[in-house]
Amino acid sequence: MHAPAPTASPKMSARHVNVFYGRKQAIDDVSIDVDMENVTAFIGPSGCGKSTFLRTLNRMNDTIATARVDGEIRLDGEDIYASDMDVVQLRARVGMVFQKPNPFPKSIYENVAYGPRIHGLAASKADLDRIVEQSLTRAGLWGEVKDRLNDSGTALSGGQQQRLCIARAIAVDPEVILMDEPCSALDPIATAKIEELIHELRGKYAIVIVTHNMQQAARVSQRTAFFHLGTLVEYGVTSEIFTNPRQERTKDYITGRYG
Ligand SMILES: Nc1ncnc2c1ncn2[C@@H]1O[C@H](COP(=O)(O)OP(=O)(O)OP(=O)(O)O)[C@@H](O)[C@H]1O
Repeated sequence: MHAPAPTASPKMSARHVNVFYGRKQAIDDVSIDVDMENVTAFIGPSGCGKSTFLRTLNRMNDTIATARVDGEIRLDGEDIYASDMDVVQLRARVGMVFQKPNPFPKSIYENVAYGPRIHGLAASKADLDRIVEQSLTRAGLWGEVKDRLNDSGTALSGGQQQRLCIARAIAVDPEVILMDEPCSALDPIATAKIEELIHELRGKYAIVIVTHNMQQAARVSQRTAFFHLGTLVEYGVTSEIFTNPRQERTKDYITGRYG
C-alpha cells in the first residue's frame, strides 16, 4: 500500500480501512486523506472497490446488510463510525451523487427544499426560497429552471437531473460531496457541464469522484487514487499519476494494458 499524499489539512482521513461483504474482502487496508483544496478522483478497473470505498466515507455501506467496515475514518478529526455519530447528519455533511440521476418524483423546488426543511436549515419560506435559488445557482441549473420550479424533477433531461441532484446535495450545506460515476449516464455535452461545475465547486466542498474515464479524472481532479483488487496502489498528484506513475500496476492501467 502506498502512503496517502501529504495534505496540509485533511477534511477526511481514512486509516487501515477494510471492507467485507460477508466473508469476501472488497477493500484491503486503505489509508487516504481528502482535502478541501483538491478534487480527488478514484480510478481503477471494474470491481476494484472504488465505489465500495467511496461509500465508506458517508456510511452508505450501512445500508448493505452483508457489508462490514473496519479501520478508522475521520471527518475533521471526528470518528464517523463512532456509536454516537448521527448518520442522517453525517450524510448531510458528506453528500452523495449517484451514477444514475435519482431526483425525487416531486417538483424541482421540492427536490432542493426537502433536505433543508428536514434539517431545519430555513427559518421561513423566504429563507427556504433563498436556499433553493442559491443551491440551483451553484449547481448551474437556476437559469434553466427558474420559471418552472413547480415542474417535476423527473421531467428534466438526464444532465439537468444530475445537476438537480447536485443542487439537492448542496442545499444542506455539505462539507464533502462524493460523486459515484456521475456522468456515466450522460451525453458528452451534459458531461462537460458537470465537469465545469466540479471546477466551480472546487474549494467550496471537498469533492471525491469515482470515474471509469481516465480523461475525466485528468480533467477534473488534482489528486488521483488508483485502486486495484481492493487495494490502494498509488495516490498522488493527478498530473504525476498520469505522466510519471511510480507503480508498475498504475502504469499498466493508465496505458490501457488492462481495465
Ligand atoms: N452489495 C454487494 N454485495 C456483495 N459484493 C459486493 C457488493 N457490492 C460490491 N461487491 C463486490 O465488491 C467488489 C468491489 O466492488 P465495487 O462496486 O466497489 O467496485 P468498483 O471498482 O466500484 O467497480 P465498478 O467500476 O464496476 O463500479 C467487487 O468484487 C463486487 O462484486
